[in-house]
Amino acid sequence: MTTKVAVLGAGSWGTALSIVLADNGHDVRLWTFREEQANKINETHKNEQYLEIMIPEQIKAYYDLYEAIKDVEAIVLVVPTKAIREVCQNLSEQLEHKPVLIHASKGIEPGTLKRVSQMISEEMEQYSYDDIVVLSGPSHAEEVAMRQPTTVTVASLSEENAKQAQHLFFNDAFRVYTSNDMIGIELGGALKNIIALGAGISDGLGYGDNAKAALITRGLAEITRLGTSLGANPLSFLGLSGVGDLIVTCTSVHSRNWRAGNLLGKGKKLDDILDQMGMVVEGVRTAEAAYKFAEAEGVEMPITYGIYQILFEDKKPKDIVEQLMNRDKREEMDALASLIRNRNTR
Ligand SMILES: NC(=O)C1=CN([C@@H]2O[C@H](COP(=O)(O)OP(=O)(O)OC[C@H]3O[C@@H](n4cnc5c(N)ncnc54)[C@H](OP(=O)(O)O)[C@@H]3O)[C@@H](O)[C@H]2O)C=CC1
Ligand SMILES: O=C(CO)COP(=O)(O)O
Repeated sequence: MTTKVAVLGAGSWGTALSIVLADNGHDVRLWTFREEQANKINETHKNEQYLEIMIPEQIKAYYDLYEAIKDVEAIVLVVPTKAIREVCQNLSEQLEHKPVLIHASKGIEPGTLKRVSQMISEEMEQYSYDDIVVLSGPSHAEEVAMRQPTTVTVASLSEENAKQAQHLFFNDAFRVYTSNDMIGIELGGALKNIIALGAGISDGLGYGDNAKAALITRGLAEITRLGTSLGANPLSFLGLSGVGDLIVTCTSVHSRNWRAGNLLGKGKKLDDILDQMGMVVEGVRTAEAAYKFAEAEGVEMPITYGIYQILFEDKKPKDIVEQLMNRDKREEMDALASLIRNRNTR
C-alpha cells in the first residue's frame, strides 16, 4: 500500500531515508528550507551536495512546508538536533492532522539535556512523548542510498506506531527491528558520536587497532553506565543502536564524527574542521551535553570527559591519552555491575 510520507531535512540522511521509502513504493515529499535546493533536486534527481547517487523520480522536493505535509500519513524528521525545536515549532503551526511522527536525529541538547523525542513533544502540542518513534542504528547514508544491507531499530512507547514505522521502511536491503526502549535507543545513537570523535582522534594520532578497540569497549561501558542511570534498558546498548552504531561510526570513513576527530588528532583546530566539513558533526554538542549529564548523575565517563576537554578546553589529545591510561587501577566490570544491580533492585 502506498503511504504519503514527508521527510523533513534534505541532508545526507533525509535523502537516503527518502530513497528507502521510495523503493518501498511510497509517495515521498522531501522538504528543504532552501528553495534553490528543492528546484535543483526536482530538475536533476540528485542532491549532489550530500550524496552522489541519482534519486528515484517519485521523490519530490518541496520548499513550502505546508504543501509537503498537508495530506501525509507519516512524517520523518531528520534535521540536525540543533534545528529540531525550530522545525517543530513551524511544523506545529502548520499541521492540521496527526500523521505518525518518526525522528532519525542523533543528539542531546546541551542547554536542557533533553533527547530529541522530548524536544519534539515540548514543541508540538499534537504529539505526546508516547506517540513519537525514533529510528536509529548503524546506517551510514552513503551505504543506505546504494541499497547495501543495513539494519536499524525503531523504538516507541506506542507498539502500534513502532510497527507502522517498521512496515514503512522494511525491505530486503533495510531490515528494521522494533523496541520499546526510547531512552536506550536515543541515547545509544547520540552518545556513540562522542566515542567516534575519540576513535578518529586516536587514528589521527597514529595509534592502532588496540587503542580503537579499547575506546569502543570502554566507550560502550560508559554509555551503558549513563544510559542505565537515566532509565534505559542496559540490553539496548548491546543492540543495533548501541554497540552496532558504535562500531560503524568508530570504524568508517563515512562517519563525520570520526573524520572530525581524525583531523583533531592531526592537530587541526575544531572551528576550521567544522567549517570545512559542510555537514553536521553531532558529537561536538552531544559531548557537552553528556559531560553535564554525567556530572549531574554522578556517573563516571572518563573518555567523554577527555573528549570534552579536547573540544572545549583546548587540551592536547596526547595529554588526554596519558590521563586516560593513568587512571586508578580497577576491576573491569565494577561500576557497570553495581549500576545494573541497583536498577534491578529498584
Ligand atoms: N548521515 C548519516 O549517515 C546519518 C545521520 N544521522 C543523523 O541525522 C541527522 C541529520 O544528519 P544528516 O542528514 O547527516 O546531516 P547533513 O549535515 O547531511 O544535513 C542536514 C540537513 O538539515 C538541514 N538543516 C539544517 N538546519 C535546518 C533548519 N533549521 N531547518 C531545516 N533544515 C535544516 C541542512 O540544510 P543546509 O543544506 O541548508 O545546511 C541539511 O539539509 C543528524 O542528527 C545525524 O546524526 C543518523 C543516521 C545516519
Ligand atoms: O549515525 C551515523 C551512522 O549510523 C552517522 O554518523 P556520522 O554523523 O558520524 O556520520
